[in-house]
Amino acid sequence: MAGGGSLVESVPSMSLLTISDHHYEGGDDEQKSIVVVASSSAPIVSSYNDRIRPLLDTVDRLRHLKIMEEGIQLPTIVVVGDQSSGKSSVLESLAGISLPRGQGICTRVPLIMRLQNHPNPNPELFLEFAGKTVPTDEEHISDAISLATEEIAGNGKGISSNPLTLIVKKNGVPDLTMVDLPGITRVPVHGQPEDIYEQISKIIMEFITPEESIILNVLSASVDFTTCESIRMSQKVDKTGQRTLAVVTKADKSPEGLLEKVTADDVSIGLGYVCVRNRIGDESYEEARAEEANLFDTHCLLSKIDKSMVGVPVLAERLVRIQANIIVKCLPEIVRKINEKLAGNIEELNKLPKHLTSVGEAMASFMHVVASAKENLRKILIQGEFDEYPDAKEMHGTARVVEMLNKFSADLQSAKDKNASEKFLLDEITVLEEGKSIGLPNFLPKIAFHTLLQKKVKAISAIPFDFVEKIWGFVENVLISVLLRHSENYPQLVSSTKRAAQNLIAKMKQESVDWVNDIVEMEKVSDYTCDPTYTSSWKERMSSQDQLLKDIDNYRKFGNIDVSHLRNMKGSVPEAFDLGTRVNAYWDIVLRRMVDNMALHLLFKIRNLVKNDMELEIVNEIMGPHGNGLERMMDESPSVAIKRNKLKKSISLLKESKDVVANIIDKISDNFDY
Ligand SMILES: Nc1nc2c(ncn2[C@@H]2O[C@H](COP(=O)(O)OP(=O)(O)OP(=O)(O)O)[C@@H](O)[C@H]2O)c(=O)[nH]1
Repeated sequence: MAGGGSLVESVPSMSLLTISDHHYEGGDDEQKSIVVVASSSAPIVSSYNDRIRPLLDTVDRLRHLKIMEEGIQLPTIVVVGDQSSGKSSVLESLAGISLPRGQGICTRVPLIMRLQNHPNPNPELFLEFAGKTVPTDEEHISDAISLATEEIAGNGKGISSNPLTLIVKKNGVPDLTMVDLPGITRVPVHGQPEDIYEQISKIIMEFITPEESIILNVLSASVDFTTCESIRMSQKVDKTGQRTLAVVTKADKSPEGLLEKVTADDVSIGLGYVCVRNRIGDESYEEARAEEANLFDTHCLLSKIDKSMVGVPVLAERLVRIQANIIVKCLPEIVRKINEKLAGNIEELNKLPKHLTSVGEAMASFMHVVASAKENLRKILIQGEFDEYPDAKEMHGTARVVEMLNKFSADLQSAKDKNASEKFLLDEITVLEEGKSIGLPNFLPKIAFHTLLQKKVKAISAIPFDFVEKIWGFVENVLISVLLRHSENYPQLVSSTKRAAQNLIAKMKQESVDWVNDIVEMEKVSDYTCDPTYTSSWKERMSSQDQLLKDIDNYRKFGNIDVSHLRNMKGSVPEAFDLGTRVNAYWDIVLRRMVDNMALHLLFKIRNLVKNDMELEIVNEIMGPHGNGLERMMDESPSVAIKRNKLKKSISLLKESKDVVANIIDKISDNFDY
């Protein structure tokens, strides 16, 4: 290992954490937050461990559980920078360990680095990746990271978004978790893939886009900051720079104009700049820190930069403080999101169909499907309740049936016999002429009445057939829609239930057509009513007969009817008027009877369909030669199985996460007066 020093000696001045109502730098002004107050002698650990460590541990454990895969973002310090800007060197300086460094791309996978202060003088280092934990030590860490990177991203120069976690438990390191990302380069070098820029940008954007991320932008002092790719990228997601902190490396190499660059802040860095000088060559860490301190104290240009903006210890202090603030700020929301997601997933899982393992279970589920569809149809088609389909008007069964029935009645009333004469009483006079026979006067020939009645019935006879066609079409749509909804979890049932519904409706329609046929024929061949309105209506109409005769004599209209053509046939008028009046009085009754009977017929049929026929038809279909049988219900559809497994996994992860954060909110409020 190159250098065994740590920050413990160099950071006593950064360490005591106290909590106050301080405003979060660059963050929410109203935010109550944690402030690291510089103390001349306090050790890094004492207060910090008590207060922040549990929070950071919580976040780290959530990260380890991969809660981010559930779409819940964690507060994260993300290290970005152009290739070879010195990202790994900065992390090395913070951790006091040696990471792969050099020209060209070294960091090829996201490296989650967890630094944990640790009382034991012997450091403990682990790498976690691909589900395994590999212990290592300071001497071999660089090689171990290279090997792990090769395992994750391959031997070449390719990159991967699968992270590698490095845990460094070491006395004196600041408690920090950071993610180091591959450096950005526009031009592929040393066998890098052609689309390296796109690949790296995608990973970087994924990490820096969430509002919960703090962007640690590593800039080399030797470049013009405005040309840095990493600045361009961070500005895309953090325009004002309120969550961006800049670390300027290689201050020793390019001291000229550095003070001006960090003071001018041309690239809007909201959280400020810290200039550092990292370890060079084989220097030890003690040497590197001493060289750095000396550089910023004595260099003619660099010494002019404010001391709050220089050196790795200052950087460590700033990061610890920012990390504490962002965690305190984000945790309550994380807890809320975990609870919300967990409740949502449990609800979704409960809604999934049970995985059926026996014919008995399949039978029970089948019966449940039929029973619930039946209940649903009863509400829609019989009771007129539509609470389950408040906005789907086409499912408000009774209302639509009544609407169609009213239309049916109106159509009957307005139907006209195309063959009937336009002229008043002419048809009546004609049939009376043809129905003449030798007999007593004043007897209306029955044949005349029947001829007129039959003509009228014939004129409307297509309407009831159209109506039953329409009404059963509507019931079919409702039926299929309800059945599909209730069997949606059992795709094996869908085709059988649909077929059963179609067969059943076809049967119902045929029965209705036969019935309509009968009633139309009945009306044609016989005339009867016990309804007294027939007589009263006939009498009332007949009372205007004298007026009709007077109007004919006086060349006047009868009401607004032209009767001039009747002058030459006046002798036939009384009998024709009587006949017409009887036919019209009776016709009102016929139409009313047709609508009433149709309504009763349909209600009866629909009721039977919902109560008995549907169930029987579906059972016959499932068990019949073309049915799939109940056994098929036990084959769970692959999509349901995948969904179930995914939900189960997610629920267990969220439950574990919930346990992890269970007490932390109390701690936040107890300790931080949040
Ligand atoms: N003189 C000097 N050299 C530095 C400093 N910081 C980094 N370097 C050197 O710059 C080179 C690149 O540094 P790295 O830390 O590997 O850069 P990186 O950004 O992690 O590189 P990639 O991950 O490959 O993009 C190395 O040779 C470092 O030794 C510094 O402050 N001063």
